[in-house]
This record gives sequence, C-alpha cells and structure tokens, in this order.
Amino acid sequence: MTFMTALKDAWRRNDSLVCVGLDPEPGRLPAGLSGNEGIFAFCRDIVDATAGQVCAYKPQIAHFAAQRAEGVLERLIAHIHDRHPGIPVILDAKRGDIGSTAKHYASEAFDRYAADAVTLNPYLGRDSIEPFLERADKGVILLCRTSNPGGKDFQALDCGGEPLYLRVAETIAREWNENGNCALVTGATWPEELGRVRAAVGDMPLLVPGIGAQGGDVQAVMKNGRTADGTGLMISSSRAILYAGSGSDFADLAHRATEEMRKLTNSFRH
Ligand SMILES: O=C(O)c1cc(=O)[nH]c(=O)n1[C@@H]1O[C@H](COP(=O)(O)O)[C@@H](O)[C@H]1O
Repeated sequence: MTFMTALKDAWRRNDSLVCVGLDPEPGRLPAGLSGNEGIFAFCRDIVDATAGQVCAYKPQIAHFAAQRAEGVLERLIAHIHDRHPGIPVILDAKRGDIGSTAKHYASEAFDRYAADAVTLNPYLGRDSIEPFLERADKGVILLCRTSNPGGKDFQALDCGGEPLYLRVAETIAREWNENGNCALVTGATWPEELGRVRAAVGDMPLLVPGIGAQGGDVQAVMKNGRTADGTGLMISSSRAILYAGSGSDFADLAHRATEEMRKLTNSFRH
C-alpha cells in the first residue's frame, strides 16, 4: 500500500488527524525504564496505547541516534508495522544532500528503517530529492514553513513578490509531485501562512507540528488547513502526549491526551 493510501485509510478508519511524534528523551523516561530497552519499552507502550487514535506515527531520528539507539528505532518501526498494520510511519530525519549521497539517505529511510515517509529539507533543490520522489509508494514530506521562531529568517524572505516558503510550496505542488507522493511541513504556530500554503497546493497533505508544547492553536490550524472533506492534515504532537504522565500509568495518560487532541481536532473538521 502506498503512503498516501495508508494515510487516507487511517484518517478514515481511526477518524483521526492526529500524528503522535515519538521523541524519547532519556531524562524523561518513567521510573524503572532506562537504556535502550527502556527507550524501546516506552515507545512501544505509547504506540500500543494510541494505535486506534492516530493517522500516523512520527519517530524523530536524532532522539534515537544520539543514544546509539538506531537498533531500537528499527525494532520500533517493525513493531508498528507488525502489530498495527496500515498505520503509516513517518521518519522525521529532515535530510537533504547532493544526489549521490541522497540516494543513501533514501535507502536509509525506506530500506533500512522501512519508513513509509520521510521529512526532507528542500533547499538543495530537485536533484537532491529525486531519489525520494522516484519511490512512488513512499511519502516525501518537505519543509515549507517550519514551526520554530527562526523559521521566518529565510522562509519569509521576499522571492519575486511572494515569500520563499510559498514559492517552495508552489514549485513542489506543480513540478515535484508527478508521482502524487509529496506533502509539506507547515508549523501550527503560523496558521495564517498555513492557510496560504493550503490555498496554493490544493489537497496535498500537510504535516503540522507545533501543537501542544510549542503552543499552536488547533482551531486556527483546522480552519486554515483542512481540505473540503475535513482531512488533509497530520497534526503532530510529541512531548504533550509522550510526557502526559511520568509514572507507571504513562501509557494510559498518553492515550487520554491523544483522545483529547483527536476530539478537539475533530470538533473543527466540518
Ligand atoms: O519536521 C518536523 O516534524 C518538525 C518541523 C517543524 O517545523 N517543527 C517541529 O517541531 N518538527 C518536529 O516536530 C516535533 C515537535 O515536538 P513537540 O513540540 O514536542 O510536539 C519534533 O520532533 C520536531 O523535530
């Protein structure tokens, strides 16, 4: 199944636009969990507690690699595919390099980790993304208007009368999306810009981090970002869900936090 088909199925099946970000912090694991086995058990329990409530999972690679836990990340993604088939996994790696190196990054994401989609930095241009675009069954999720305060430093620069992030969105929608496998990252902290991107790219899916710990406004995101059929968004939250609790009931509390977010987003869907 392609990433786009899996995403649409998960939106419908779980009635959810929520993506749970898997960003394990060694210093924030619940008591009794530590080391690589602790990271695995923590993420696995979060996944098992929320699998009926999400449209995707988004593990962030640095949170694993910094702990020498790439093997844990491989096992975790295999666990999601095995136990919760059909829920797409987005590897958040934000890669971007010349073509000869990019093909190894594509292989890393899709062959080594078996991710369904990957986040990428588009600023090296089309040839840097080609090895990903040609994997038509995989999702190619390109940074457009990032959630962080410094996102505007370059992304908002004037580019022939329009901001650079909008030029990025238009170019990707018009020229890079021949296989229909592109999506864009637009932070929840910039809802007005998110609306301009939506107007430029039709129904292309948008990955929207910045809800929860970064303070994005769900209502504004939904109003500006949803498509006519009330979908089109992967609204991603990591810390607000992962660390909703810090005791042995962390997975139950993650389930509750995800459910609250699912209901809140759904209340603005139509
Ligand atoms: O590509 C991303 O996922 C991403 C893009 C962006 O603009 N902002 C952003 O926060 N992210 C990621 O989304 C997650 C946000 O985490 P929380 O703020 O804890 O929900 C982190 O893994 C970030 O690396």
